[in-house]
Amino acid sequence: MRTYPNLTVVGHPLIRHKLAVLRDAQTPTKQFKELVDEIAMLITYEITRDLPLEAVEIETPLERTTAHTLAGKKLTLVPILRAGLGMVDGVARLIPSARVGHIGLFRDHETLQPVDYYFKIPSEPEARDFIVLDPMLATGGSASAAVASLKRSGATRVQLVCLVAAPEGVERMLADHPDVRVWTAALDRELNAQGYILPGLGDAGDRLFGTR
Ligand SMILES: O=P(O)(O)OC[C@H]1O[C@H](OP(=O)(O)OP(=O)(O)O)[C@H](O)[C@@H]1O
Ligand SMILES: O=c1cc[nH]c(=O)[nH]1
Ligand SMILES: [Mg+2]
Repeated sequence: MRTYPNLTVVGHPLIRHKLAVLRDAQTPTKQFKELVDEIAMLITYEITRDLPLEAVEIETPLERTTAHTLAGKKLTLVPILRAGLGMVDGVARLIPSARVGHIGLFRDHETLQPVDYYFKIPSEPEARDFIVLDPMLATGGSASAAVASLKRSGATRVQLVCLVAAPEGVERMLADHPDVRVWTAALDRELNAQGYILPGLGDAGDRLFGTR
């Protein structure tokens, strides 16, 4: 499989198992949603491996001791509507202190260009570590536009977490935002003429929300 300097594929057996079921066209909506949530949580465990910690004094029922809690900037999750919404609750469950922003984009079915319809993030973006969430990185147009919007607002530290990435999308992110690490559960083969990832899993938003 090709490698890219900006890409990390998280291939934990539990993630690969759940992704296999997620891809299956027979998997119904309820299970599809559960699996998107679970895979997002498992990838989050991996990408937060190096989070900074700070010492704190606490009293256990037996004695006073020094422990460590998450330090540094507030992590801020930014799901790209609609499909990113399937990932945000799972990630937030692991990082309860995280703030949540929202970016609304849909891909024009003819041009495959992203159409921006919503943008709301917490204050002081320059002081935050952003994690953009979207299950699919296809042409990369949506993710690239979302990161560009965050940067225009002052963000300087952004990562992208997706479930399935196409080489085209990884290359687009490398060209447009080489500073952004892309985390994915799988790097697939290519895009079809409609811009869908092959083998992929279909339209993530439609399978999550039963709109098709
Ligand atoms: O990398 P790209 O070529 O931009 O394609 C990826 C985007 O397409 C899908 O969203 P869609 O436009 O279907 O909106 P939805 O999530 O609301 O279904 C998917 O959720 C990504 O956001
Ligand atoms: O395969 C794809 C590509 C773009 N958007 C999706 O939801 N699925
Ligand atoms: Mg969609």
